[in-house]
Amino acid sequence: MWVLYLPAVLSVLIVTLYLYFTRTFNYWKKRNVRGPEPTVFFGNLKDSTLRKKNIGIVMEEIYNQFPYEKVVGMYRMTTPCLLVRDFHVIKHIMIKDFEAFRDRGVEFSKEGLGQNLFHADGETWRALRNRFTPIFTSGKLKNMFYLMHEGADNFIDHVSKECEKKQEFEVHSLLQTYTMSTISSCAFGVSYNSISDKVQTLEIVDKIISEPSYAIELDYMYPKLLAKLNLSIIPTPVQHFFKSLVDNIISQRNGKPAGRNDFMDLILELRQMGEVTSNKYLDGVTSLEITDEVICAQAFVFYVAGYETSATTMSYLIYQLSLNQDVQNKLIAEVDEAIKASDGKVTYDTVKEMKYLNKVFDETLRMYSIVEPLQRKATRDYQIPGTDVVIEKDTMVLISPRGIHYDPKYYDNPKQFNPDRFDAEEVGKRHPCAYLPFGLGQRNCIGMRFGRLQSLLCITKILSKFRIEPSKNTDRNLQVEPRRVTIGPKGGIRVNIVPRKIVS
Ligand code: HEM
Repeated sequence: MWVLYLPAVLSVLIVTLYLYFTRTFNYWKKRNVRGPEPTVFFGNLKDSTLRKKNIGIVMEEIYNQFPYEKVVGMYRMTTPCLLVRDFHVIKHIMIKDFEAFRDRGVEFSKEGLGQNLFHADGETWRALRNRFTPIFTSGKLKNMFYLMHEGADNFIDHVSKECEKKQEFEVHSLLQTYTMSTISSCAFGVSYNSISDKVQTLEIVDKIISEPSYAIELDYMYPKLLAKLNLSIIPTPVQHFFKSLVDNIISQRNGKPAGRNDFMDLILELRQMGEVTSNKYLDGVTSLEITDEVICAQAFVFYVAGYETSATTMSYLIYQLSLNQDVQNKLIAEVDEAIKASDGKVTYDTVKEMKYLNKVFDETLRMYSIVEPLQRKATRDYQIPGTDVVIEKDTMVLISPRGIHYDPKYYDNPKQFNPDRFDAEEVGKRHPCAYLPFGLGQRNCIGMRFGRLQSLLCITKILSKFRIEPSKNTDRNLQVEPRRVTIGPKGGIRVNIVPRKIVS
């Protein structure tokens, strides 16, 4: 008998689910904010949730769909959030009114690795940023340069040996071995002679970390749920791996700096110095005890944020050099001259002072900014200057660097690789918000100098020995990998690495 009611029950269920998963979709219409039509359940993230497109590409498409809007109302699953396009508004949110947008708003268990600088919010973030900023100064990086240099030399030896066997390389995974070992050395003090087994383990860790789990979409759909349930987005095996790595290092050093000048020494030094007493960015004084757990969480984030971003940037740079031989010739000429001028060595200053190399790096990050989108959470109701739109407390605000970097309003012929866009004069003509690969304001990338240095050093070393040429498998129409959290090449990047015939 009940079977007769089944269609009716199913219909009620479907209608109820439909109403539930569309219940918020009038939010922006009511506020007269334009935006793309959301899809039931997915909001505007259907393609990224189904792993058909990278989230960075989805955000770029939304940016492009509304060329005349300052802000675009959209939905991450069913949660309303705002994509900001206008530079004036971006500047307010990221810099001028930073106190209202201090949080990144990825909420999950703050135990263990969850206490890291990227995911921390509120007072914990303020205290962490305060304490850890001094370990990224130029002086500290200069002291660490010898570790990067050792890593780059090992890498070049490895490439030279491989070149005896083959010409074509998949450079994304190749360069990951360089950044993984450099970061392991700089963040965890793992010496290069014990690194190969660690790198293998870290490659496994990479697979776990880099593929987005659906916990992220759950967080979009039900912000704060993961935190309430004390669940983490960082998988348990990864937590255990980093905990035992860091515990070992701290005990090997008896909890004190070991004179290696790596991040672990600098953090242990900070711990010995005691509490912070001033804050560069915000009013008030915050203090934070540097426990072993806090150290572990920061070493973890420096590792994760540091290896993939730089490896991907370098792979795209090498890809563009293979396609733009004129740029490569000019760069090789600069590299040769700089090395000659510093007696055959590659020093910290050699790398910093190569103007064209720095421009090539900047242009690479314009075309392929790795961390997309940028995000901030409103910590109070906030009226957008010059409009009557109010961003309600807890609303997420997103920015698409990729949308901006490919906008012909700011960059002529944006698909063309042209390092000269970064001539000082050209940079001076552009709004500071037109270039955002490292984010913006008080919460920008803390490791940008480190990332630049380790990348430029490696590129310098490569070009001093090899040329990059397109191979028969070099893809002229590279796509972005939909399954990674960050921007990266789908299927990798294949080019030939050919030893240079150096005329002495
Ligand atoms: C080419 C290399 C890199 C790129 C493109 C990059 C990009 C970014 C971006 C876009 C953000 C978000 C900024 C914002 O929201 O305004 C960020 C944050 C961060 N990055 Fe990087 N990054 C790079 C290298 C590194 C390295 C080498 C480290 C550490 C050794 C690092 C550590 C961090 C940390 C800890 C944060 C969070 C900062 C905070 O919230 O206070 N990054 N990075």
